[in-house]
Amino acid sequence: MFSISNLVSGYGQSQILHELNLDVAKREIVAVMGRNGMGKTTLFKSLMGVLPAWGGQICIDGVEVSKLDTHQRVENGIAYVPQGRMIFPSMSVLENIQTGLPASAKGKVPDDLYALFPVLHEMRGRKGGNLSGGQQQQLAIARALATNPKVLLLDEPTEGIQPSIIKDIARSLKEIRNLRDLTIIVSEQVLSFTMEIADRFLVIEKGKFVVEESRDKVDEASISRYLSV
Ligand SMILES: Nc1ncnc2c1ncn2[C@@H]1O[C@H](COP(=O)(O)OP(=O)(O)OP(=O)(O)O)[C@@H](O)[C@H]1O
Repeated sequence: MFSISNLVSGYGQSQILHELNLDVAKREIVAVMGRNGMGKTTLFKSLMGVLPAWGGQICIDGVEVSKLDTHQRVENGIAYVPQGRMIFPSMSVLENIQTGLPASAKGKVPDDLYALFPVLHEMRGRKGGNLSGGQQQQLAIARALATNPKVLLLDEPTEGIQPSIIKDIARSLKEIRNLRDLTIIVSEQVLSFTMEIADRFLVIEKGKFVVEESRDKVDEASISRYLSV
């Protein structure tokens, strides 16, 4: 469904991603785990076209998107929840979600989005900056889902969020996958969170995938060793 082949990218002269390959099935949730600085954000920025790839291919449902601009990639079905959430603090919750809607929606937020995150409906008139960290994360996910993606990329969604809310986010993501047949790639350092949701685990080290294990064979101890400093 979503495939990356020989993806190479970096900044200036420094190569960060080294020929990454990954195939993700429809409805599959894949966790990309790794310590700070290993290349998770660089991978997502390259997939979105925020950072140009130096080489390789990215395909969504058989359509090659690696030469397209970011907005064209979004039209082809990929959406991104960046690290730090990046919601617009002085815009209302409703306006934040509307920034993700296609023009054809005429500003109307689909009911299923509010059904997934009822708190966003209650708070739709509030400024995004006044929400808690967990609510902002839900808002960032809702804004990404407003584009009606096939593939959702989430960069460290649990960062700075309370453990009780992390469980809610895990539950919502599984529900969204089931409701929308969504493919999800999530980067994380928190193994307890990805153990709740992921079907497959990859570890990234210095821009290369060094471990790949499916849910039924996952060795938590060995993945933890890669995550500890
Ligand atoms: N704008 C930039 N210019 C130059 N080098 C960068 C830039 N952004 C990141 N890097 C370098 O690229 C490497 C990978 O960084 P990246 O942000 O992808 O890591 P990460 O795994 O997402 O970690 P984190 O959790 O800290 O975001 C690091 O060595 C980092 O220093």
